[in-house]
Parts: sequence; C-alpha cells; structure tokens
Amino acid sequence: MVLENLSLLFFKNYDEAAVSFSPHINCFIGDNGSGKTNLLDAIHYLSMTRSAFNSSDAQNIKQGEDYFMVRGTFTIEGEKHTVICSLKAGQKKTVTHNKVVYEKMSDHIGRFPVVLISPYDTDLIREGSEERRKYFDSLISQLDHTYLEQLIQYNYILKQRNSLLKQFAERHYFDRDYLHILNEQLVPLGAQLAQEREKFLELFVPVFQKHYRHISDSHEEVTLTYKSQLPGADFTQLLLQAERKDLALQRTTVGPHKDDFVFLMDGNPVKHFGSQGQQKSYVIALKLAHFEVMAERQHHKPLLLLDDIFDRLDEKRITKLMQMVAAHTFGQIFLTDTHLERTDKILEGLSESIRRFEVKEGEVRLIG
Ligand SMILES: Nc1ncnc2c1ncn2[C@@H]1O[C@H](COP(=O)(O)OP(=O)(O)OP(=O)(O)O)[C@@H](O)[C@H]1O
Repeated sequence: MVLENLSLLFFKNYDEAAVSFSPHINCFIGDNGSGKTNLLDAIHYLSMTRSAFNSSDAQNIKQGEDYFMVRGTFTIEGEKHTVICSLKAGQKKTVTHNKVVYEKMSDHIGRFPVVLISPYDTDLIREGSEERRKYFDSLISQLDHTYLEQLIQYNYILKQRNSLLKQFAERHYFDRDYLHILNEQLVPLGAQLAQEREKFLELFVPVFQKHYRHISDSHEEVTLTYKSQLPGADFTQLLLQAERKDLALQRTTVGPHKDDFVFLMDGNPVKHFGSQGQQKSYVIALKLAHFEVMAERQHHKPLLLLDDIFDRLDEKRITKLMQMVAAHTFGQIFLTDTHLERTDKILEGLSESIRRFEVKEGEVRLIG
C-alpha cells in the first residue's frame, strides 16, 4: 500500500498544502513547531478518521477558520483509493472513500493501516490503564472488524447502564428488572471482548518479545499480560456481586472497561523498574510487533510514521531500525527530523528512493 499524495486545507497550522510522495521514504525536515508532526497526523487521519494527538476533532481546524479538509490517494495492488476527511465547525465529520460517504466511520478502520512511532509512546507505560486499553482496543479493532463492532456496542450499553444507575440514585428508586435486562445485553459482549483480548496477546507477545530482543540487544525478559476478572469467570455473577457497589458509586465497576494490560520486565512493572532506555525499547518493540501483526493479517504493509525518532533514540537503536529499513521490513515510511544533515547521514547507503520536504511555518515543499 502506498500513499501517493496528500493535500490539506486549514488543517492545524496549514492553510493549503499539496504533496506527492515517494513510495519508499519521505522525510519532513523543519524547525520545532513548523508543522512536521501535523503532516504525520493528517496521514493518521486518513487511516483512522481521527488525530493521533487531539481527542477533539474541532482542535484540528486551523485557528480562525471554520473547517478543515484532508485528502489522500492510496494505491493498493494498482487500485486507487481517494479518502477525504472533512469537518465544518459545529457539524458532523465526513469521511468519503472514492466519493462515497461512510455511514459509519468504523467501516473505514483497518482499510488503510498506519503505525505511528512517536515520542509520546512512553505514555503507554506511564499513564493509567485507560491509555493501554485504548491502544490495544484500537489495534485489535484494526485487525478484526467484529471486535470493533462489539466494542462499540458494549460501550453503548455500558453508557445506558451507567446512566440508569445514576437515575436510580437521583430519583431514589430501583428497577432491578431493567438493570438485569441491560446485564443480559452486556454479558455476552463483555465476555467476547475479554476472550478476544486474551487470544490476541497469545499471538502478539512472542512477536513483541522477538522485536525487543532485536532492538535492545539485552537479556532482560519482557512480557505483557492481560489483567482481567473475566476470562474463566461468569460475568453475570460478577455483575450481581458488584450490584450494591455499582448502585453506591453510580457506575459499572466490573467488566472489560476496567481491565489492564500489564507491562513487565523480568517480572516487574516496566514503569517502576525499566530505565528510560529500556522503556523506549519496550514501546518501540510494541510498535514493531504492531506493524508485523497488521502486515501479516492484512496482506499489505501499513504505512510507518516515525515522529522525531532520530532526536529521541540513541545511535544503537537507530542503527537497528535502519537495518530493518535496509532489509525491506517496512513499506512506505514518513519521518520527521529537525536536521537535514543528520537525516541524510542516517539514511546514507539505502537503496530506497527518498524524498525530502522542507517544512516551514505551515508550508511544505519538495527539496530533493
Ligand atoms: N488548530 C490549529 N491552528 C493553528 N495552528 C495549530 C493548530 N494546531 C496546532 N497548531 C500549530 O502547529 C504547530 C505544531 O506543529 P507540529 O507539532 O507539526 O510541529 P513539529 O514541526 O512536529 O515540531 P516538533 O519538532 O517540535 O515536534 C504549533 O505551532 C501549533 O501551534
């Protein structure tokens, strides 16, 4: 899969921009704050119908304007696919594929996969369980559309259940039958999600461990485990046991929305026991495994977005990554850096075609 071109209108700090890409390596070079990451984010938008960084779509509209548009054309096995994402302030976001509007954004997810490696990845280690759940849910959803539909449905019923619990408290009444009807709807979906997460890790962990050994060149044993009350338990019983607590707290306290993915190194939490370097290796190995399982499942390689990697990683890890580039592990790559000379030096000797773009205050132009 190749992204042939990208054009933007009023996206973040861009007024208007249009670029055509190399099918191999594309470098966005510019000062801090010039708009390099915003270009990667626009590509992320085309794949995931949302920003990798802003949770609110409206924040992506250029300040002072009232809409944005991101457009790109992908080629997969000779076929062209034009994707347009646009948003007018105060209205619903629109995504089209070859001029056909998606009724459900979820139908787009997974069709044009991207993997982003960014300095923020270590947040996955540092932040709470929600970040990790979101990350793995998004990854599994891209591989398995049924999982995504079940997740959306689960979250919908969970929201209904939580507002019902709130109503009980506010209006001082309790309708057990209604609550149990929602339980009945929640249980099969929740059990399925937990089972799929568990199954996914069985496939994912060995791939992750392989990449960690390669990227870190060290001997610590890393793994990640799924922390959940569900697999092997009866979710209906868990909900019943938690009913008093749920009523008191006015929210559902058991279920896959409370699960965690635990990151371990020699049996200890990476968050507390991993050095900064080990933590970086850990998340890069996660992303490389992410790339590999997606490439295998979908039969085409995701786009790889490398944000600020040369500035953040030590030479040894950069060399390992470049060995993978030289071995054609990846397909099309988009990377950002502040220094052209450094980028050129790191990419020296690669046989791939490389395009360099200069990014300056929301403008982008091909320089070679
Ligand atoms: N909605 C918006 N409207 C206008 N400008 C925006 C908007 N969203 C982000 N920006 C601007 O985009 C710039 C950041 O761009 P970006 O993150 O792409 O920088 P960068 O070139 O990757 O820098 P760094 O090297 O520091 O990562 C900031 O100046 C920010 O103010």
